[in-house]
Amino acid sequence: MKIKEIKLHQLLMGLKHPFTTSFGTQQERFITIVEAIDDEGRSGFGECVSGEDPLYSEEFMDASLIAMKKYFAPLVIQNEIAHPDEVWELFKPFKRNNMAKSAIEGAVWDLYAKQEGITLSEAIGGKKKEVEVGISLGLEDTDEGLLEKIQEKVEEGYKRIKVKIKPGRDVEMIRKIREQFGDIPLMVDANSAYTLNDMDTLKALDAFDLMMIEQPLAAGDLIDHAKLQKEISTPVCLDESIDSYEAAAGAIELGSCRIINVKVGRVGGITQSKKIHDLALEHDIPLWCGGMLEAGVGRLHNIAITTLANFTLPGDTASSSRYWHEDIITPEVSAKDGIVSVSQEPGIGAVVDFGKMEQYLQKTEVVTTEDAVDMIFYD
Ligand SMILES: O=C(O)CCC(=O)C1=CC=C[C@@H](O)[C@@H]1C(=O)O
Ligand SMILES: [Mg+2]
Repeated sequence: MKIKEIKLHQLLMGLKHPFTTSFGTQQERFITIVEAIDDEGRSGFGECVSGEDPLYSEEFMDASLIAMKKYFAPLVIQNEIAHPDEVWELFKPFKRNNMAKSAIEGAVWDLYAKQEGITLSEAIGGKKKEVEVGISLGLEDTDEGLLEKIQEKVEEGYKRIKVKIKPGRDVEMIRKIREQFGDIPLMVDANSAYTLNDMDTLKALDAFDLMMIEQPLAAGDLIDHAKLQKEISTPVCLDESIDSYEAAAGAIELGSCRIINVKVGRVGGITQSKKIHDLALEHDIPLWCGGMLEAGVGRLHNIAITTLANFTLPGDTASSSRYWHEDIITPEVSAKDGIVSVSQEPGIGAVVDFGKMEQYLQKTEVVTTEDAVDMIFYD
């Protein structure tokens, strides 16, 4: 595969509702859609999911844009690529910057699938033709406000409800949910808001038969999560701590978690996600695909990875309308009764609609062969 140029379409998309987690509230999403164009003019698309600020992880979009322009886009332009699995090897000398790497690699995967005339799911090795999805609800100002949101989403048929918790918005809030909704499939995501000093609170959550507690302790931690998992019956699910295949292997070895939330961007792309999938399968660790408030391109990549066999738990890839007044793809992602059908069109399976994208477009930067990686200070 010969990639002629890479375009970085930078979008500012207003969220339909503010999204609050333990580390803050956001009203809009700064998203970069990566377009890889081959010498026959075909386009493959990826999405950079870095945060606007380094609050979820150390990555943030301004830095990811520099990394994509300076290193990762020129590298895929300058090298003949026979299969997208080679891209990770190309990027290996450059440390971390996983979301930037994943965005470029994802565009190469989509382009490859389109060149082969197969779906991205088939290119990855996925078999499912539909996937179960849940929904992730941010913290509302009041518990009552959250209960209303849950009622709405339960009626829409989502296969599981994920709610954010933080100190002071946890045990009593979950108790109210259980009192109103009975034994619905329910999980919590703490986004690292607790420490082992909060053991009593974390143990109290065992009373509610939660599917899992996601990332209760520090991002990157494996040791304290292993200590915590020994003390509570609720399965620990790791998100921010699993930022590589090696971290997944370490977490499984240490018993830091019983479930892993795979986010393609966080782990460095589809190739690394597949490696983690196979390792987790070997060790009976079920997976689900988390979300990063993606636009349609990222949601379609998430659906493709979820078609792999060991993604056995409902993920966060809800309908496009969950976040966007108008998504940038046609057709949009649409969950019906918590089920999303996998498009059988080549690649990501939907058209990136530049007409719709226009309303959000801040700028497009183009990287071509002239943008050699000539600013590396080591030979
Ligand atoms: O994209 C979605 O629907 C899930 C959003 C979501 O829960 C998260 C997005 C980004 C970081 C976190 O706040 C949180 C997560 O940890 O999963
Ligand atoms: Mg999470």
